[in-house]
Amino acid sequence: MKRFEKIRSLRGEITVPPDKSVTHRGFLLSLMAEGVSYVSNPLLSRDTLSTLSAVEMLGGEVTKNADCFKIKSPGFRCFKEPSDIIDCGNSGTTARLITGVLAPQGKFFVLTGDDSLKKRPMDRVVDPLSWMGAKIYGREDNRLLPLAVTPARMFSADIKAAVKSAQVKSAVLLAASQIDGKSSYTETTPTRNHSEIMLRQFGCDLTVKNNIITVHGGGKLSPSKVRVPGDFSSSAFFLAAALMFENSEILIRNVGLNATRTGLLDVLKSFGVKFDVDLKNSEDGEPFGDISIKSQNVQGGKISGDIIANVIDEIPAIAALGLFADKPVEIRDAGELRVKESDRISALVCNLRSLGAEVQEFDDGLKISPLESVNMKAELKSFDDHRIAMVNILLSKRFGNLPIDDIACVDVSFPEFLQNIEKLEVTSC
Ligand SMILES: O=C(O)C1=C[C@@H](OP(=O)(O)O)[C@@H](O)[C@H](O)C1
Ligand SMILES: C=C(OP(=O)(O)O)C(=O)O
Repeated sequence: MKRFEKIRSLRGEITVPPDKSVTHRGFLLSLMAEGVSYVSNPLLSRDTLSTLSAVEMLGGEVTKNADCFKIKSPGFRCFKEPSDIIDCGNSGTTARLITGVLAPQGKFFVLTGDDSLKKRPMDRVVDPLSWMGAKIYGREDNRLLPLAVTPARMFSADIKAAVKSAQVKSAVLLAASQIDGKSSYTETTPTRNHSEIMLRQFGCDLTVKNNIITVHGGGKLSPSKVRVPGDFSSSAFFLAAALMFENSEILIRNVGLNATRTGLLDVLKSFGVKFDVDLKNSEDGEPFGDISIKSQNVQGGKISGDIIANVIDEIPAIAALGLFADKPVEIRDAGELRVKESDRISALVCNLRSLGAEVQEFDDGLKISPLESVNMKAELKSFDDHRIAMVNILLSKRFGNLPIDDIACVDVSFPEFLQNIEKLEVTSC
């Protein structure tokens, strides 16, 4: 059990860790392009290290310098067929994107993951890749890891999104970029577009018109230099903290501000919250800048529809804000939360109810009423899920000494989370 002393305020400035999604893609695109690419300021967390180790198994030569990784690769026509399984650990992004990268290779690969990942659906990538000719087999009718990706002749195709998922879109685009001919992917709801940005940066002929992404595949990718901005999803815990701890003032520096990721800022605005954004770079690649926020009232409200895909990883932090809002916070159309590292809807319902809040659970979300009085006997559970653990740490520090069963899993996306919080802590008024 882990407990934390009560903290009054969080004040000062921080730099959040580098973006997890961009780091995964930087490592994978560097493997796909023949020659030497560089990924500077990569995130080194459990998830991204799973991708990096897969890159090495597949023939990428990685030279790790302080802040810049050099990756030399024979390119996507010449991947090594590893003699062992590729372990994607806890990382859905690794498993799903790599399936797309490997399906057109004409070689044999086996992918697996940890106990959590082995329960998460993989048919969402197996199905569209199979429509493009891939031959991929897995447990439970090709739904679950381990997956065997076997030699197949793939062809270009027009795929329509069946799930609102950037991982599925990316798996299809990464495969399509290797297959001769014109493929397209049509989204019903926009999802994070890091793969589109980076594929273009590596020389892929990719265009986006409205909700249709078109790839003319089969050409060589050119090596490139990727600079990873701060992770907006990690910054969400600090944006929420500023609103949970009285008299707080936090400046978050150099965080990614790609509009397909920053829906939380729109949600906060709709809850009546004010903050400042200083956009520093929006020219090419990924935009980034600084965000500053102070303690203030949170009105609360309902979020649903298209915004959900944009804020999917921020929902644990948004749900926790429901405890401190003037009126309930209701989150709907978020059934995807049930297939993350844990079932995040039931994890949040369990913890917020244990604190004494009135919480309604729906198949596709939850509604949290403002907390009237906290149950100091509450025990918080992390369900081996990094984002649930980070919310629990904030709640334990906010109310003081509430026990949490485990917090080790924060290393999946934010290994230095505690140290970053501690830098900002003010214990007295
Ligand atoms: O593409 C990505 O990097 C990610 C996409 C999202 O998953 P889905 O595509 O399953 O929504 C997100 O939850 C995950 O943390 C990272
Ligand atoms: C869902 C997440 O990641 P992944 O799907 O890559 O495991 C996350 O980081 O919240």
